[in-house]
Amino acid sequence: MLTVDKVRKVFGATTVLDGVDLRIRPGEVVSVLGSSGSGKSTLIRCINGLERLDGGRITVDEFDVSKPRELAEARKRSGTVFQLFNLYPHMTAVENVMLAPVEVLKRPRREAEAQARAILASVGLSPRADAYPAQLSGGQRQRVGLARALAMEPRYLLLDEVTSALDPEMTAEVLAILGELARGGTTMLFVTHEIEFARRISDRIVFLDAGRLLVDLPTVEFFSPAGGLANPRIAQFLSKMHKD
Ligand SMILES: Nc1ncnc2c1ncn2[C@@H]1O[C@H](COP(=O)(O)OP(=O)(O)OP(=O)(O)O)[C@@H](O)[C@H]1O
Repeated sequence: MLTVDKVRKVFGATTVLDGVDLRIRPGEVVSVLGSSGSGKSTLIRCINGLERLDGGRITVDEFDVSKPRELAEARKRSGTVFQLFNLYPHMTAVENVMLAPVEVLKRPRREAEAQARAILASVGLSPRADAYPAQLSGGQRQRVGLARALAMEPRYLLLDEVTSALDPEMTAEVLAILGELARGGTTMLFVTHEIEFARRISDRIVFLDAGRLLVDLPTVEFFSPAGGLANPRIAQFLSKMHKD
């Protein structure tokens, strides 16, 4: 289980996360919705140990991300894909994907390469496995980013607005793969502005508003008039997103 307990994060005078509680059980797909600036990316960065907590606790399985000795193990279990791909430009797609398994998991290179090629094939990139990032489209780069996270065989996949930098066609490519992963039982925490997609794939939706987690509801309830929509902040958010 991935557990976020009363987490607080402050930047200067602004409280960006204010007592956030969240549980993600193996096999669940949970989407995080909320307006721009509500703290969604900060939550992912806290889970990944990229931000120091100002209060509360985050554990990935039993590993506490605030304890330097446990962070590496927590990170191995929670693969993160960011909006920008952050691929190494001097390495090919397959080299990018096999890097962490070789360096962190100490896998033999040959084995890591075979696994990396298989994962790239599973995201439809076999023909581009030996291309450099500059030779790939945005959607292909993001699929390499996803393959790189999957190569570590994470128990939890954290996805931070992975399609925000992509045009609609490339977004569809990446969402199709995420949909397959969700159906295949991959555990995901999905920060997104793709509301209709979140609705299709998520078991639960949580809504962040100015750093507070307003609701954590099964997807059907979140979108029902008596459930999430009864909350004016959520109703306002959804009607704005549908207009945009
Ligand atoms: N390193 C930082 N230093 C200072 N303020 C920050 C920092 N990172 C984030 N913030 C602030 O924290 C708030 C939450 O930011 P965050 O990126 O988590 O929001 P978000 O919900 O992911 O937004 P978006 O949907 O636009 O990506 C914002 O007001 C942002 O300006």
